[in-house]
Amino acid sequence: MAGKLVYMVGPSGSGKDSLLQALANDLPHDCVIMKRVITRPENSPGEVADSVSMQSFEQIEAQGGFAMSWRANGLAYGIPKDLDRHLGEGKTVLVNGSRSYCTHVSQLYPDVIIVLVAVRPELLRQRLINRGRESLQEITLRLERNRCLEQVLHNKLALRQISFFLLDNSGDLSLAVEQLRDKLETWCNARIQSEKSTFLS
Ligand SMILES: Nc1ncnc2c1ncn2[C@@H]1O[C@H](COP(=O)(O)OP(=O)(O)OP(=O)(O)O)[C@@H](O)[C@H]1O
Ligand SMILES: O=P(O)(O)OC[C@H]1O[C@H](OP(=O)(O)O)[C@H](O)[C@@H]1O
Repeated sequence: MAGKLVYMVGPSGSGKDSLLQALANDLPHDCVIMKRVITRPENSPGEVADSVSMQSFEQIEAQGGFAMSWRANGLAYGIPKDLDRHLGEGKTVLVNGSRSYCTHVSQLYPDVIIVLVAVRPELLRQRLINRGRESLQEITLRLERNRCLEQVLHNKLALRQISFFLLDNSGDLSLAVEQLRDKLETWCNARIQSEKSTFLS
């Protein structure tokens, strides 16, 4: 039984982690959220992740401990191999991902659903400042990275015909959470239906 990978991407500050944290309190049946391994100092505000040194990260990576890993914003990010076990068990698995890694993910997991979290540009900077995790200089670099990646990503997704769902998080967080939850229910049900028809045919 094969599950479904839901790969969440969007500019830094668009709210991927907030959406996942809110969903975690009321997760649809058979859905799992992957905890990331990041070379970010422990106790950084925001996302609960496993903090490791770059040396440990590279060791885990070399030993094949990650289902996927990428570098961005001066950090390294890894998704543990458990991802594949969850998918094998038929779960719908949510991953907080990177736009620069989308094409690679769609090659590794052809059925992936990409959720593209968007937020009005004028809100992004303020949200990053309010979060208070990065310095102003780092925030400027993240916004710059966003400008460069945005168009490239849209073109890549269209060109490779990768299906994606655009989720606007410019308004109240609870509205976007509700939309994402509804979509997850739809994807889970569609998967169960298709499994039933395969079984019956
Ligand atoms: N709908 C919303 N309204 C107001 N503030 C929000 C909303 N969604 C998220 N935020 C706030 O915006 C900031 C950035 O959100 P978050 O850390 O979830 O973004 P992210 O996409 O995970 O960013 P990164 O990729 O850098 O980890 C946080 O301080 C969060 O509390
Ligand atoms: O800009 P792109 O490639 O989409 O994303 C790069 C990475 O940066 C962000 O992480 P964080 O803000 O360091 O937690 C994203 O979650 C992603 O993993």
